[in-house]
This record gives sequence, structure tokens and C-alpha cells, in this order.
Amino acid sequence: MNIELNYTNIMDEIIYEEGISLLDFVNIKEKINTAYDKVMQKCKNDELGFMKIIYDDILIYYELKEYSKDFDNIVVIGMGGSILGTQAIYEGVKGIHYNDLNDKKVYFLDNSDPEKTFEILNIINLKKTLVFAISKSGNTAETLANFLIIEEKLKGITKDYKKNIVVVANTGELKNIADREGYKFYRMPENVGGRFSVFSAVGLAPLCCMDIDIEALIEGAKEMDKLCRNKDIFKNPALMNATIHYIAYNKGKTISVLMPYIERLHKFGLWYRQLWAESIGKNGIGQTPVISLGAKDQHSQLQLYMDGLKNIIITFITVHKFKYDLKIRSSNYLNNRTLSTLIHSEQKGTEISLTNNKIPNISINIDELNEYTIGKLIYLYEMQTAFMGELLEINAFNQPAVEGGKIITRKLLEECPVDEIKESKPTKKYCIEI
Ligand SMILES: O=P(O)(O)OC[C@H]1O[C@H](O)[C@H](O)[C@@H](O)[C@@H]1O
Repeated sequence: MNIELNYTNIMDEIIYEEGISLLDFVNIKEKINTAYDKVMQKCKNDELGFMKIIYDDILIYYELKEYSKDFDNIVVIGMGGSILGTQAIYEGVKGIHYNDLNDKKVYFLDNSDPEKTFEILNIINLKKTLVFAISKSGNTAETLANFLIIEEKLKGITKDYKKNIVVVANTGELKNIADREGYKFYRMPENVGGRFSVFSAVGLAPLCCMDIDIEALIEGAKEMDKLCRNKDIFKNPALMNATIHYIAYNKGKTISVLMPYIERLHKFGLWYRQLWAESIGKNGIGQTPVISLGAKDQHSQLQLYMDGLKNIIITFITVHKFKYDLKIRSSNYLNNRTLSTLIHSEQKGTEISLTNNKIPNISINIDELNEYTIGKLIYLYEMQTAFMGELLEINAFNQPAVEGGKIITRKLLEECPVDEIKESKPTKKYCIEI
């Protein structure tokens, strides 16, 4: 059960106009060492809480796990870093059809789409549902909106509604509501950024109620932490992968494609997308994360990756052992092959053709996808992001640019009469009405 990083087309001795070679590393040796030292110094200064929380006591969640056994459903309400990590781990371990295969149903309310909220509330018996409302700021509109709708419904169907609600918030309106109503609640350390918070109560509180082995999850993160505290780049996968992406970025690779060849890692891709975009998209700098799923997106995006702008670097994630497999009977080359052999061959074929086409690509190979290895994978990317921020000399831990849209939204909601917002069109902009 291990993660290894193979650098296809990266560590070759070839130096060519698109490639990356050892010489590129030698040229920035001091910069790499400085980036490593700065991350470790920030950790010592207690600025990087995500590197500390994996050593916190997790026994506090075992009472919640027992408590959750009385419920048939779990609903998690949150946005961004308050829900994407939990979804990535839940789906990464349990798969995408868990609800169809098990009595306990798990739903994620991660948007302000009225149809999604309505349909989930229509499926579940709210009285038998444990609801997690998660928001570090406690003021995220979508989270508050969904929570207030569910809270009102619960108040209408049971006087014991307080038993159905767990809040994870440090401050803001959600924390005030939890204090006023006396809801069960958990905090997260202030020095842990939202998109780095899945190993805090943000993820561990709901996950321990979803039959996820949070002990194995944290063990995986700790194992990866040992590797990432090694100054030798050739023994530190996060520092190495950050450096590869940094060198690639400086060679014009402004798009980072993550391409797992297993459906269970699609939500992990969405978590990575926020982590990478929001952490390094600063001051006119940024490497756009794109999520592709193998093998199916070979049929939708590979033409662009192979023959379009040479502005991408691709990371394949391959899982060697699937939970199940199926044999193919056929008169052609597929005969007596299994689906796992097919998808592994497709990944290898894509990797080799991209390499032949001088598209830099990296492989992360996971023996078996479970709590331990997804814990390693998530922590790997958290550390890679921290190192990348230092290499790019930007602050990887804030997101100042997202506030503008929220202020305008709030103004609209406060000032515009209800029915006008739907009609209001942004001026000076081409609109297509369908
Ligand atoms: O956890 P919350 O305070 O609700 O924030 C949820 C998300 O929304 C914010 O706008 C930020 O873009 C994200 O970094 C954050 O994870």
C-alpha cells in the first residue's frame, strides 16, 4: 500500500525545447532549498496548522461516531475547503454508488442550486438524518442558506431537532446560531486554511460517521509527513513534484492536468482543483488545474493535450488493485482480458504517446486506494502546494480575490427587490437567451 512517484519524461537525460531535465533542477538548487526551509520555518512558527493537526488527538470523534449510529442518513452542508476534502475521501474510499449499496445514505449539499437541495430533502427522512453544517468563517451564504432551510424543516417536524445538528464553525453567523441553539459543535484551529482543513474537525467529524477509518487516514498523512520533511528533493515527493511543476510553469506549462484512472478519485480531483487554483492563482501568476478522468477523457480532451498548445503538464494517478474486476469474452484482442487490464493499458498507452509527443507527465502509482493511501495522497498535495507557494514567492494560504464577488452579491440581495435580480442583466456584455 504505497504511493510512488515516477517521473516519465521529466528525469530523462534529454534536454529539449519542451522538456525538463536534471540541469533545470541544478540551476535552481538554492531556490529549492530556500523554499523547503521557509515551509519548515513557517511550520515552526505555527503558521501552517495543517502540518500540526495530523498529530492531534482523534479520540474525540469516537463518541460522535457512536452517536451517529442512531441515524439512517448523513447530510454535509459546506462549500470549498469545508466540504471538498470530505467528499474526496468519502468517495475515494467508498466509491460513487455507496448510497445504492448501503442502508446509511450520505449526501453533500455543496451548492445553492434549489433543485439539488429540494431533491435531497425529498429523498431522505430528515428526522433520521444527522446534519453537519461546516463553515470556517461561519458566514458563507450557500452554507447558511442550505442550513437555515434544513433547520426550519427540522424545527417543523421534531421538538428534538437539536439532536440532528452538528456545526463545525469558528465564528460568524453559523457559530452564533450554534451557541444560541446549543448545537453540538467543533472548532478548527485558526491557523488552518479552509482548503487545507480536511484532517481537522471539518473532515474528521463527518467522516467518522460515514464508516471511514479516520485512524488509517491520519496514519497515511503522518507517513507522508515524514517523507515531506526530508530536505533531499529526491526523497521528498512533495518538494520534487512542486519543483517539477514550478520548472514546467516557467517553461510555459500554465495548465496542470490531473488524470486519475479510477472513478473513485474524481472528487479528489475537484479538491485538488480548489487547492491548486486558490493557492497559487495570485498576482498574475497561476497554473490552471484541470481534472480529466481516465480512460473516458481520452475520448474528449486527449486531442487537445496531444496536439494543441504545448502548455500542459499531466499527472496520471493509477491504482493497481481495484476492488472488483470483470473478464471480457470476445473474438478480438479483448478476449480473456479484464476491465482492469484494459484501463491500465489505456493509461500506459496515453502516457507513452504523450511522452513521445514531448508532453511532460508524471505518474503517481497507488497500490490500493483506501483510507491510508488517500491520506498520503491528500497530505502529499497539501505539502506540494506549500512548497510551490514558496517557489513562486506568493502567499499560498489566502484568497483575497474571492471577496469581491461576495460583496456585490450581498449588495444585490440587500438592495434589489426580489424579482428584479433574476431579470437584471450585466450591462455591456453579450448575452445569449436560450
Ligand atoms: O469554510 P468557509 O468559511 O465556509 O469557506 C468556504 C470556502 O469559501 C471561500 O470563499 C473560499 O474561497 C474558500 O477558500 C473556502 O474554503
